Amino acid sequence: MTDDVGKVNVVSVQNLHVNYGKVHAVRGISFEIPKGEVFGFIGPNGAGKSSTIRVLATLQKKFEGEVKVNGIEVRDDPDRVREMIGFMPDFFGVYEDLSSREYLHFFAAAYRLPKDRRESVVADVLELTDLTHKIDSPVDSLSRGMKQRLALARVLLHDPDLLLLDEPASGLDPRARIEVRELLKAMQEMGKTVLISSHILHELAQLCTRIGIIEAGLLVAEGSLNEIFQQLSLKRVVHVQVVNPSDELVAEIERLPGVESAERQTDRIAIRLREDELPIEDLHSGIVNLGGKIRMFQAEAMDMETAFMKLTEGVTA
Ligand SMILES: Nc1ncnc2c1ncn2[C@@H]1O[C@H](COP(=O)(O)OP(=O)(O)OP(=O)(O)O)[C@@H](O)[C@H]1O
Repeated sequence: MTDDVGKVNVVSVQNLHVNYGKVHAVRGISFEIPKGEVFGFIGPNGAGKSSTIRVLATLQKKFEGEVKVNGIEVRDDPDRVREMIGFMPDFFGVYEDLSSREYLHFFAAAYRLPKDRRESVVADVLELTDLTHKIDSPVDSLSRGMKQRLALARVLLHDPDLLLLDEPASGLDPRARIEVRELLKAMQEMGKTVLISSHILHELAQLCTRIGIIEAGLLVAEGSLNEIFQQLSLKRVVHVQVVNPSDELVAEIERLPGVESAERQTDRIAIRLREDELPIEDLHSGIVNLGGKIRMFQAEAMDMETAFMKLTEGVTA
């Protein structure tokens, strides 16, 4: 139940398959989420994200493989698993005429929270999601971003260890997305473990500690963002300024294994690097070993959209 650095795995999925008749929606995926991590589950529409999340949420009864939450088999004890998870589906539903207060009280009762605690728990989760001022507003009058926050407030009512959030940021405007991002940061600080899905990579990139990319029911890459870029052998451009650069030095840098090109520009050398062959830090020491006195060394940000395009074109699948 623990990973190699001794952290407890809150989620463990081994060789999961989900079939709907002839549709083989999930085709044998495995991953683990250690406690306190925010795991981004990314893939295009129809890739199998919701199916996987529904299994973890104990809602999908027919599946093959081993799926555990806090070490408990979802199949064996769905009731106990349900107590440990907060599931936010990718649709909100319609709650005509209910106010935020009534909506949360309804779910607090469904979670069987003791009656005398409900008032204060509802107040807490509304404060956490910054909706205290909307306590008496009808749910249907809230903006989309507020509805998402209310849905998050709902899944926090019973203080679960694991949050399963299916596309919480889809359809939100940029400001509302930032709010969701801030909220998730707060969840992480509270020690929650989070699985969050999206079909947009950059929506999750800054937020997640680990990422799994799913396509056509298969996990095509998994790890930290850096590890994924290495797995994809994407090229990274590193800008370097050295004192008195000579053509000879530039040519020698270009000959380093893992360097695809080194181009002299007005005030710098732009180096295209295959990171899986030559990690950035080794490029640095490589240049020092060649006698270069480095004044500035800056790697360009990861080109995430390229990564996602590459994956969803099926190149690595
Ligand atoms: N109840 C169902 N019956 C039949 N096929 C289904 C059912 N639910 C999902 N599927 C199919 O299984 C595949 C995976 O769907 P799933 O919803 O898991 O993907 P997803 O990655 O969550 O996509 P989205 O972002 O569109 O929700 C799709 O081809 C979908 O049409």
